[in-house]
Amino acid sequence: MNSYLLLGAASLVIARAIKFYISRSQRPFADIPGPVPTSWLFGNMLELIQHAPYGKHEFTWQRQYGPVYSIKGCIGEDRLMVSDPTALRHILADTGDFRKSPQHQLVNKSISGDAGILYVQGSEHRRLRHIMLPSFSTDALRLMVPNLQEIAEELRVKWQQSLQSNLEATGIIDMYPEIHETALKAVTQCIVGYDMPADNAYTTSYRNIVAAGAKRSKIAILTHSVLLALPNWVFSALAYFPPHDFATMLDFRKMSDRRSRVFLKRKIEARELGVEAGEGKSLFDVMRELSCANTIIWALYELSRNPGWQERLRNEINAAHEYSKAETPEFYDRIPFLNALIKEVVRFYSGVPYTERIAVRDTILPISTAITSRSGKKVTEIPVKKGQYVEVAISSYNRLSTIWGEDAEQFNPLRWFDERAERNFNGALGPYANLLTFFGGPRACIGWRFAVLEMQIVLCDLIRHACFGIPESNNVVAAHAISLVPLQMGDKEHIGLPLKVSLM
Ligand code: HEM
Repeated sequence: MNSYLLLGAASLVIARAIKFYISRSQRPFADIPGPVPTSWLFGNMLELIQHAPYGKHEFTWQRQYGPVYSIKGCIGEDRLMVSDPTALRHILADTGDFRKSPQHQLVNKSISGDAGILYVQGSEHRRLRHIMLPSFSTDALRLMVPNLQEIAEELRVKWQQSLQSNLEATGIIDMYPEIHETALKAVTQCIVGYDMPADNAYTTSYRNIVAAGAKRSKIAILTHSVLLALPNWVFSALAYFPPHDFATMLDFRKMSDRRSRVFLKRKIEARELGVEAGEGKSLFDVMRELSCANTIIWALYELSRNPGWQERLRNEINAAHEYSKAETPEFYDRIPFLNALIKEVVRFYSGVPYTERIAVRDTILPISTAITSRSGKKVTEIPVKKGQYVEVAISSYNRLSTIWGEDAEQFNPLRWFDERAERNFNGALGPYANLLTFFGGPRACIGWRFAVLEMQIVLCDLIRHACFGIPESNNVVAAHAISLVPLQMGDKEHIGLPLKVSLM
């Protein structure tokens, strides 16, 4: 009996392996030019994901091959890397041709459950968005201004105390943990209505999952690729015997489910939304804090490198305070350099550098800039077969010279005062400044206005009261670890951004 079982299991594994091999040996994008893979096992994925600074290879490929090119995934898989606006519009549209990849969905489900907005599709997704959107309306944001100001002030007062008590004799403070704590407070207090940093168990669970996500080892990259070839029972078994990273996800999911249920019940009572308690749990993904915090961190970094811009911003903030009270989102919207800086940081340091989608049926991808195929044909549309992957190259789109100008690969907030910036809004892809950082289409980020308001308020408070500079030992680059994080290079690489801080 046992030998029959064994034989059956072995046949299943072999059948799946053959199916997997056949699917990988098809070369759907063979005629589309792209970089030569460095290995069969990893394709181009290590250069895309692991390399620091982020984008060293990706932006070179874009320069070389244009806004649509083929890359190799793991184990011989063909993928398309897409930053062409017309092709992106097709991928992001609500046509049902493309969806989040099953691997992506598995992570979403493990972290936020199968009822969370990141996971659900179709009419259930539209229903959840409808429920959530009022929390991000202009009126709702207006009410959050005092709370966000308080959170920003708390951070500044904390620095004041530690600098005065000589604990930080060097005046150097690592922005990374400090700004993340602030952003976590902002998202959880203002949006979720729950003070997460005050809850140690929850915060520890959250920190663990962020740390797990930051380590994209070769094994993790490979596993992501072969996940689909594994039978469902392997996943079911994983829930009982979870490897470390999976256990971390499940632990966080349990924690946030508990908190979300309480939160949702309150919301339902308050708004009589007509959904059952427990339904739609894990509505909010506190991990959005990551991108917000990192964007503020990169803004401080760029201001530290450019004392002239920092001075200009401080003068504009002080002038704004002389004329009116900082009580509304409009107060912050009227500070020109602040908003140019935020747009440029959002453009240049996209919190989510790229994301993957899978074709759910055969489709044709139109492109705005014709490419020449390997066989010498002019190509203006690319057939994509059901099951094929495309990478939505968010960072690459944000650096297209056809949209952002010849200096698109340089950080320059002054571009937003240029008339070209106005032109770029025709047929905008994303909800904010035609940038793709907050994605686009029906799955565009619903928290983008909140994120911008938070950046405006935190940056205004900090720049008004403190001066930032780069320490001599600075050696920081942007690295991809869930979001775009500052990585200190050297003998011991670590995530962090120490800056010289002097209070005024
Ligand atoms: C700088 C900060 C942020 C960035 C760069 C960012 C970026 C993104 C991106 C790229 C997506 C699409 C992901 C995908 O479908 O693959 C997304 C979706 C989403 N974001 Fe944001 N986000 C930020 C802040 C926030 C905040 C503060 C919140 C809420 C508190 C939030 C809530 C959401 C939600 C709920 C979705 C899912 C929308 C849906 O599937 O319909 N985000 N965000």
